[in-house]
Amino acid sequence: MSEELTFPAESAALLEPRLPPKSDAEEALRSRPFVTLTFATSLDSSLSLSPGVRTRLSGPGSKAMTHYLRTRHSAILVGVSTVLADDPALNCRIAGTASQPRPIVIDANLRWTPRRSDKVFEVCRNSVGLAPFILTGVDESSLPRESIELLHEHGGKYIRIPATRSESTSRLRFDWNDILAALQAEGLSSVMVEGGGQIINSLLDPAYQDLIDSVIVTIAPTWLGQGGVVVSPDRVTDTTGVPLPVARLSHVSWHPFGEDVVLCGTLRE
Ligand SMILES: NC(=O)C1=CN([C@@H]2O[C@H](COP(=O)(O)OP(=O)(O)OC[C@H]3O[C@@H](n4cnc5c(N)ncnc54)[C@H](O)[C@@H]3O)[C@@H](O)[C@H]2O)C=CC1
Ligand SMILES: Nc1nc(O)c(N)c(N[C@@H]2O[C@H](COP(=O)(O)O)[C@@H](O)[C@H]2O)n1
Repeated sequence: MSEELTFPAESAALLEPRLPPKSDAEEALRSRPFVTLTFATSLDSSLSLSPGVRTRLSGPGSKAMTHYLRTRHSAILVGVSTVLADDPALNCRIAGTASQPRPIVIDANLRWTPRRSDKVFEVCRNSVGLAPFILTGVDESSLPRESIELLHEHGGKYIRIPATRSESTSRLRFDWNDILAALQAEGLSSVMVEGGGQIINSLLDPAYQDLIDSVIVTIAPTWLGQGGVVVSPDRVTDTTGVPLPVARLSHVSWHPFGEDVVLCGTLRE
């Protein structure tokens, strides 16, 4: 937990065109937060060896890059299964970091019971991270009192947003426009969406791709094998049922970081 990372200024300069604006004036013009989709993947498109298994993919250089991204966004968003699997700190551990991102946990159906010993609260008590905002679709009256108190004590909270119930799974789901509207209402002007697989696949749905401003992917030179948590959005077809590519990056650049390569691009023309 006490590890401190360094990220060279030359590398930061390479990433600058891919990042949210630094100027308050530019930020004020936006009607929704700047969205960066960023994750680390294996050569077979896996985020982890299996759901629930924390898996190291990034080497030291690309890991420092991810932590630099954390300090350049006002929020870092993950799905509840990532929190349950990884017990992540979701802070920036670059030496001398001035600002920490607000962790946002997508927990529509309230699967996570926050505990004082969770790393995200530990870093908060040590003043090296912020407490999470948990986005849920559950009624306020059903929220557990102890969890509300634990969150409040650390500066976090539950935020209820509109949700629809999936007919196939009967689980609550959010529209990404509502997620981003909730962040905007909290004054969070940028968010890096880190994972896991279901969150990324849901954001890559063609209905939401326009919401993504930047894509930054670390590719590690390893195959994790079948059974991993895979980034592979639902298939798209033409009117005759012929499959089409779901998305393609443009304005692409590749940057080696140690043994990894970092791919930057955008889903816009
Ligand atoms: N290599 C990397 O960069 C990263 C790896 N991971 C790994 O990913 C794995 C977890 O991924 P997953 O199992 O796919 O879980 P996940 O973290 O994507 O969370 C899944 C949950 O999110 C909910 N969800 C997804 N889209 C939603 C929407 N639009 N509205 C409401 N709820 C929504 C699902 O219903 C489900 O409950 C872990 O093993 C973790 O280690 C996670 C983040 C980054
Ligand atoms: N960039 C990156 N590389 C990897 O190899 C990873 N496993 C992840 N995982 C993401 O980072 C979270 C852990 O964060 P902390 O180090 O605990 O702050 C994990 O939950 C994933 O979201 N990312």
